[in-house]
Amino acid sequence: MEKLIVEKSKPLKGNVRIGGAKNSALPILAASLLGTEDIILEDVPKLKDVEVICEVLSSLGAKIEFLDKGIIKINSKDINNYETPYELMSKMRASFLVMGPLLTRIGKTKTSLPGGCAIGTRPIDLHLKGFRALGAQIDVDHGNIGAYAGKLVGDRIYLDFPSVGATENIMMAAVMAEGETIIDNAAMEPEIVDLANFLNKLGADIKGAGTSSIRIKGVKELGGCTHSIIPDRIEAGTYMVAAAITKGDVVVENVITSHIKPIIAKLRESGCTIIENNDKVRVIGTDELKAVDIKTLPYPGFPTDMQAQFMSLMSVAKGTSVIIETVFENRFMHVDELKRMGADIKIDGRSAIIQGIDNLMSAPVKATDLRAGAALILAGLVADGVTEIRDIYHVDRGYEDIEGKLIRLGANVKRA
Ligand SMILES: CC(=O)N[C@H]1[C@@H](OP(=O)(O)OP(=O)(O)OC[C@H]2O[C@@H](n3ccc(=O)[nH]c3=O)[C@H](O)[C@@H]2O)O[C@H](CO)[C@@H](O)[C@@H]1O
Ligand SMILES: C=C(OP(=O)(O)O)C(=O)O
Repeated sequence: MEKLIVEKSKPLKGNVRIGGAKNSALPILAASLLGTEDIILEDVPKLKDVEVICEVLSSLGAKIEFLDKGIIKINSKDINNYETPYELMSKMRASFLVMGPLLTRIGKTKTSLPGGCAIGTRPIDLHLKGFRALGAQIDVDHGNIGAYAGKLVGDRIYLDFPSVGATENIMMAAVMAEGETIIDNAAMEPEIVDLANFLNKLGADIKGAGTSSIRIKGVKELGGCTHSIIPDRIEAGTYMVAAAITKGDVVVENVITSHIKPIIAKLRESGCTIIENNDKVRVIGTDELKAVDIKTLPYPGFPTDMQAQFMSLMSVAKGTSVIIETVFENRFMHVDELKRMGADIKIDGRSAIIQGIDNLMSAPVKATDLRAGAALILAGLVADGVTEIRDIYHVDRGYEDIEGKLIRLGANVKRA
């Protein structure tokens, strides 16, 4: 199993380009099952998760070609399968996103139930509530879940929580349902807007994506298009924190600054200087890093996917900060690992109380999930000594060439 070896590094300096968003690429690749003509996707990040969803699409009969760096051509005209095998489902939860497209395109879909993961139990009740409202019959047996529908008919669906995945899956199922579907209390993440824009380019009729009420008018068929994936706001935020924690000076390129407002705001509050310039953001660290409180929330609130990275930052800030995790019930697996590096953190229910210290120290640690791994890399950049991070494959799910990008900014990082 590969490890990442991170040595205490000098302040990071230079420019780093952000790739396409994992959380846009995955639903958009799943939605490519809906088109009957060629689809060209640009700025697709080279990630383990993208590889897995492409395997899922191929197993369903879609034709996939990797044309050039970041460019994928998909043709789903002849999809001939509706079952996603357990092996692929168990590699990645987001494989579940093919259910909505298959249900509306061929009227049936079957997969194994996605399990929980290190960050929580992650139920799918809201996805199923949406499918049922559209007229699907849901069968669960022996760990498998099937959805079947002779015909889907639009309905008004209220989500008890603005779930990103449920909004996406229901939106994809509704695009070819008869009549109008309204999703209330929908998730408003930029990745939902990207998916809706993509679907509309294929010929769908979706309005209101990015607000809490999305209206989808069913159409008979979807075609093809060319679409560029939006930049990854979480990858951007991670490099911004890398600049802040090393007291560096880094220009993060290819960002949509309106998508990273909470990250910019919290870094400013902590004393960093942030200069926004079109699609670039420059982060200049400070010698007087201040503790800030954070509460994770659905978009436009502070993203849960940046919580662990900020916890590393707060571990070396001056003062006490409180981080409240409201989106996932168990997203504090990185805390024990950060404590092994000397961090002073206490957990009280959904809150973490962090007392900043002057210096972290290196220790052998383990990436328990994707963002936990990113947080440990950040901590390793400023910890005295050499930090070994095991199970780094989690990080490869969501960061393209993380060591290359960090090395080009001056970090001492290598894979072993
Ligand atoms: C591939 C992808 O885009 N992943 C992102 C997506 O995950 P994902 O789509 O899985 O996250 P959700 O927004 O669905 O989950 C948020 C909360 O809702 C709960 N829930 C969700 C669905 C459901 O049917 N029932 C239910 O109770 C979850 O357990 C969780 O507590 O949004 C999360 C929240 O921004 C991010 O952390 C993930 O990076
Ligand atoms: C939790 C994440 O992703 P996923 O939903 O794919 O597990 C993440 O990107 O931080």
